[in-house]
Amino acid sequence: MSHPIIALDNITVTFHQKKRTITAVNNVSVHIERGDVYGIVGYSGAGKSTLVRVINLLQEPTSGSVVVNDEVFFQSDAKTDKATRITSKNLRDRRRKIGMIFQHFNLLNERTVTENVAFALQHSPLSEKEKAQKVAELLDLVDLSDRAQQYPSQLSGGQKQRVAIARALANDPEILISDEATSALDPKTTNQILALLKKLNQELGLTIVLITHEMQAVKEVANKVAVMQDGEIIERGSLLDIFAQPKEQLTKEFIETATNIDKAIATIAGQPLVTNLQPNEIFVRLAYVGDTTDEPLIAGLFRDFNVTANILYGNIEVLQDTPVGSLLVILSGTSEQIKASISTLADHHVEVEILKGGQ
Ligand SMILES: Nc1ncnc2c1ncn2[C@@H]1O[C@H](COP(=O)(O)OP(=O)(O)OP(=O)(O)O)[C@@H](O)[C@H]1O
Repeated sequence: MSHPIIALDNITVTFHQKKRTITAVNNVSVHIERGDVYGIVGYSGAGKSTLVRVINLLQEPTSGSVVVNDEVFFQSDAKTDKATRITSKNLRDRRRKIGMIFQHFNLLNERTVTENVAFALQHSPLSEKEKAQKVAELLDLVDLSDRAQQYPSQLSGGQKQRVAIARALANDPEILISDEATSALDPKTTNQILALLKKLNQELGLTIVLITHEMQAVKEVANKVAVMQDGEIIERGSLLDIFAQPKEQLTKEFIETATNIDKAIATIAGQPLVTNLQPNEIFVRLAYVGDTTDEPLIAGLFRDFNVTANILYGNIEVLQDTPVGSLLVILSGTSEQIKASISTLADHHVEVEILKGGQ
C-alpha cells in the first residue's frame, strides 16, 4: 500500500470574528501520496488556502492531526482538548522542505532575480560559492538564466512566477504548495507555468498540492482532485474519475468550465434540429473514458437496435494519456429501441445524459 507524504486527518479550522464563528475547514481528511499532483478546486471562500496552510502550520488547526513525512506536526486530543506540536525549531527547519508559491509572487522588488532566489538560502549551510552555483542551477531549471541581474519590475508575470518557483525550490523541498499560482496569468503563460510544474513533478519527483478555482489548471497537471465547498471536501478521486463521472453538481460545473461543453450544449440546443426535436428523437450527451472511444458504438446502435445517431458536436480531451470524450447526439427510434440503446451504452461505460425529449 502506498504511503502518504502528507496526512491531514479530521482537520477543523475555526476563526472567531467579534461574535461570529467562521468554520473555514470542517473536519477534512486528505492524504497525499509522494509524487502526486493533487488539485484542490473550489470557489473563493471554500477553505482551500486555510486547508493547505495547515500542512506547514502557517495555519494551526483548531483540531485534527497533521503528519508530514511520517512526522507529527500537530495532533489534537479530543478528550483533553490539548494538542501536541512539533517544536518551533524543528518546524522552521521542516518548512524549508515545503516550498510555496502564490498568486502575487511575493518577490522582493528591490532585489535582483538572483538575490530573490538567494534569499531563500540565507539559512543554508552552503558556502557562498555553492549558494551562487545553486542559484544559477535553479535559474537554469526555470529557464531564466538570462534575467539573473534584472529586477522583478522588469519581468512579465510568468517570469516573476518562475523566479518564485526557483526560490521555492532553493532548499530542495519534497513538497510544493501552489496557492492560485496561475490565477493572475493569461492562458498562454498559465500553460507555461503548469508545464514547468509538471516537469518538476516528473523530473524531481516533487509532490505538488495545487489549489485553484480553475479546473482547467487542474486538468493540465493533476493526477488527483478534491473539490471543496463550504469548508468540506465534497468529492475526490483520480483526475480521470472526476472528469468522467462527476457526481456532485459543483464538480460538474467546474468540469464544464474546463471543457466548454456547457457552451456547446447552449449553442446546439438553439439549433433547429434540437428546437424542432421530433417525438421519436432524444437529444443526449454521451460521455466516455478511454478505450470506449475506439469502439464503433454509434454504428452498433443502428446495427443492433435500428437507432440512428446524428452527432452534432464532439470533443475529445486527453487526460493523463487517456481520451475522455463528450458527444452531443440526437438519437432517433422507437422508445423501446432508444431505451435498449441507452442500456447498451451504459454497459459500455458510456454515460448518457438526456438533455431533451424522451418523456
Ligand atoms: N485569518 C482569518 N480570519 C477570519 N476568517 C478567515 C481567516 N482566513 C480565512 N477566513 C475565512 O475562512 C473562509 C475560507 O477562506 P479561504 O481563504 O481558506 O478560502 P479559499 O477557498 O482559499 O478562498 P480564496 O481563494 O478566496 O482565498 C472564508 O470565509 C474566509 O473569510
